[in-house]
Formats: sequence, structure tokens, C-alpha cells
Amino acid sequence: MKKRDRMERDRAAGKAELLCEALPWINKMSGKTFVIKYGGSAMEDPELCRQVVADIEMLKLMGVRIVLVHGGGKAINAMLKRLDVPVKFKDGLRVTDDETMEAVQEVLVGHVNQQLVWALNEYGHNAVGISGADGKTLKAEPVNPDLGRVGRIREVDTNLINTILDDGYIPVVATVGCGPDGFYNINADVAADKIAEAMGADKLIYLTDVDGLFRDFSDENSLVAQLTRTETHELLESGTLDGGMIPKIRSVAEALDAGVSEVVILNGTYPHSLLLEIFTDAGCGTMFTQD
Ligand SMILES: Nc1ncnc2c1ncn2[C@@H]1O[C@H](COP(=O)(O)OP(=O)(O)O)[C@@H](O)[C@H]1O
Ligand SMILES: CC(=O)N[C@@H](CCC(=O)OP(=O)(O)O)C(=O)O
Repeated sequence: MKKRDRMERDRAAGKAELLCEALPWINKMSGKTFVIKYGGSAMEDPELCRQVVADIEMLKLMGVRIVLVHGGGKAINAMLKRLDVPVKFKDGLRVTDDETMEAVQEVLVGHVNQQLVWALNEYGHNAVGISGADGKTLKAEPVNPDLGRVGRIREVDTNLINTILDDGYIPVVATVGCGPDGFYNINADVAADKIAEAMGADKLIYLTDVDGLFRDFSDENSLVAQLTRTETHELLESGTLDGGMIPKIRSVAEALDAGVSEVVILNGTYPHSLLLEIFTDAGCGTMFTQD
């Protein structure tokens, strides 16, 4: 055998070995339900986005029932800037007047959602994009008059999501909710939690643009590896969180309270962080568990 052929064979043997090593994990994953929230902050780079989509496809092939819930906060900010509409947040939630609501819908439902569907469908006929208004999946009501059309989820109707999953597709959910008087802007972290609760998900994963939760965001050595439910509540009550971490950690705590056994915050901009988290014992990012 020529030297080059031998090298190729050895490389292929390495890949086969890797697949065999993954077998016990594949067995463990099959039939489980994961809700994956893909944050707008982690979607900026198309190549990294392609890797996230490939990981999701891999999990699907392993028999995981995946619900993909996406954000798009940065893209909404960019659109509002183009429209010359001011961007305003309170405790991590976008103050949403009627004009802002139109932009949110246009960006989340019309653009980000369809981009993800398109990317997933590169791997086959795999994805179906919906907004929370489809099939009345996310029934919403106003949170607080100061926030305008920001919605709180009153109820998640899982019928449409389950139908899509049962038919072998990945539901891709844009977090626009429906109320009696029109559409509501729902924070994607909050929506992912409520969907995970309603689906009785085995795992809720937040993909963002940082390695996980930092005890002190100005100290890169303060990444938190694991927190229990009680510790998560203590952190929330300490008032030390800010920005997008407030709705995220509040959602983590609510998911744990509702019985989701594991929540993870991962860096979606790190290549294949999803697979690394699932196929290594140590995992990566910050893991939140029951007490
Ligand atoms: N303690 C903290 N640990 C990690 N990130 C933090 C912390 N406090 C604030 N952040 C900010 O939270 C951001 C992630 O939340 P967000 O911008 O809402 O992202 P996403 O679009 O993924 O939901 C990080 O980019 C970081 O700037
Ligand atoms: C009420 C509220 O804040 N809604 C969010 C919805 C999108 C989102 O949550 O996107 P990320 O996950 O990328 O932050 C917003 O308007 O930005």
C-alpha cells in the first residue's frame, strides 16, 4: 500500500474510532427532548452559525427531539438604527412601542427565523419555521405598561411544536407571541424556558456569545462551572447581574423550579460547543442543576 493510501486509511480509522466512542452517548441521547435557545449575539458570524446548525443536525440524527428557539436582539437593534428609532432596554427587556414591534416582527419572523430554516435545510428537508403566533403557540399578555408591547407568556400550546417534531422536522421558533389585541415581543430567553417547561424538556441550552456565567464579568477567571437551583436564586436576589444576563438567569431559575433537570449556558461562538458539552463528561460553559 502506498504511503499516502496508508495515511488516508489511518485518518479514516481515527474517524471510525471517534464514532464508536460516541455510541454510548448516542444511546443516552436518543428520544430526549432538548430546547436550544440560540441568542442573536452568537449568530453574527455565518461560519460559526453554520457549525451550530451542523451540531444541531448531528443531535437530530442521534434521535434527539430538538426545539430551536432563536433570538435576534442585535439584528433588531441594527434595523431600528436604520429606521432611526431609538433603542431602549429596561432590566434586559426591550421597551417596545408599536413601531418597534413592527421591526421586531420583521426581523425575527421575516429574517432571522427564515435564515435559520434555510441553513438547517442545507442538510435536508429538516426545519419548519414558526412564530409564537402560529397555532397560538405562545399566548401572551402585557408585562408592564412601561414596556409597551413586551409580553409575558400566559400559556404555551405545544400542539404545533409536537406535530412538527412527530413529522421528523425541527421546529424553529421566533418569539413573537399573540394576545387578544395583537402581537407581543417576548424575550427569547424567557420563551425558551417556558417552552422547555411545557414540553417537559430534558435539557434547556442557552447558546450565547460568552463562555457562560461569570461571577464578576470584569474578571475572565471567574467563570462559574456549576450552580444549584438554590444558588441560582441567591445570585438573582443579590442584584449583581445586569443586561441580558438578568432575563437569562431568571429564566434558568424558573426552568429549574418547574422541574427541568438541567440548564446550560454555552458559548455558541466556540466551535462545536454544543457537541463538546454533550459528549464530554466535564462539559463546558455553566451548568445549572437541581439541588
Ligand atoms: N455576569 C455575566 N456573565 C456573563 N455575561 C454577562 C454577565 N453580565 C452581563 N453579561 C452580558 O450578557 C451578554 C449575553 O446576553 P445577551 O446579550 O442577552 O445575549 P443573547 O443574545 O445570547 O441572549 C454577554 O455578551 C455579556 O456582555
Ligand atoms: C422583550 C425583548 O427584549 N425581546 C427581545 C427579543 C429578541 C431576543 O430576545 O433576542 P436575543 O436572545 O438575541 O437577546 C428583543 O426585542 O430584543
